[in-house]
Amino acid sequence: MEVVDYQAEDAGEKFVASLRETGFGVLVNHPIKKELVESIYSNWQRFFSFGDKEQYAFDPAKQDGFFSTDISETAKGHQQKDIKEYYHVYPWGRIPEELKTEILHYYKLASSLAGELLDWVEKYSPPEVAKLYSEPLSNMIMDTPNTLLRVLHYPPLAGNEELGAIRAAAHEDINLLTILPAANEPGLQVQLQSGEWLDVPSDFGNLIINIGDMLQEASAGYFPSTSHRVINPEGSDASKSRISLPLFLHPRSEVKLSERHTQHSYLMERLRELGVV
Ligand SMILES: O=C(O)CCC(=O)C(=O)O
Ligand SMILES: [Fe+2]
Repeated sequence: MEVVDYQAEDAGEKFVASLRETGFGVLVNHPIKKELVESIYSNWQRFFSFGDKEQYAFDPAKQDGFFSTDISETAKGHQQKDIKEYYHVYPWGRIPEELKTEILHYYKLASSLAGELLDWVEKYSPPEVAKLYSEPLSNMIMDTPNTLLRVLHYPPLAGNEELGAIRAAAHEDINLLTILPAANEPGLQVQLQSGEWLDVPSDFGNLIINIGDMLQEASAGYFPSTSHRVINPEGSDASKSRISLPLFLHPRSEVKLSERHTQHSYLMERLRELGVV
């Protein structure tokens, strides 16, 4: 997968071509500083290791807060739970006081970059696809309360994990677009059309963007929401934690994705399939 220089003349065109081909695009030289990401990883690592996580146990109705390894997701079509714990950050939700300023700064920064990337997607959509969008794509996420920042912690492997369980089983994202700074450890893979799994270029500092089901729906399948997963580390790497920070961009609830679906109706259908609601 080719890495795209955000500052290059033809960045938009190259980036969107990559999204069309693989569902993924990888940017370097982008506006999100790696020092900021590094600081977030180390501050949240402290929270996951020593924080009073149960005090922030997730609210089932609102879905903000901490999700432990015991209640972690099981990907669609899989039996074993993923080996991960995570925290759902929403600007309107509960956030540990000492982590709040930094993480909300990141949320804003990444959301605004997402608007620009959606403008690229729109600009390089063929006219027959662009005319399907019910409003400009970057408009769909403006002032949305639905965008979710997930701070993920994959704990070191203890050796007693359920047979077949991995850090994140193969899945597609439900949302419009996902923005994911490279994690502090490898493991992220994307599935090609041939079925083969490919490592996503994950040098620290890279920014990984992938298409979610809602953009696939809005583009009538032109942009593919591709399967990806996080595999388990082996050997001495098994004792290392992994932290990652996907921002799941969601349109406002009433936004029309297609003739069949608004953001809200689409999300409900998908959550029902997952057995979450
Ligand atoms: O941890 C990662 O690198 C990817 C996580 C992911 O795909 C997800 O949470 O949807
Ligand atoms: Fe994902």
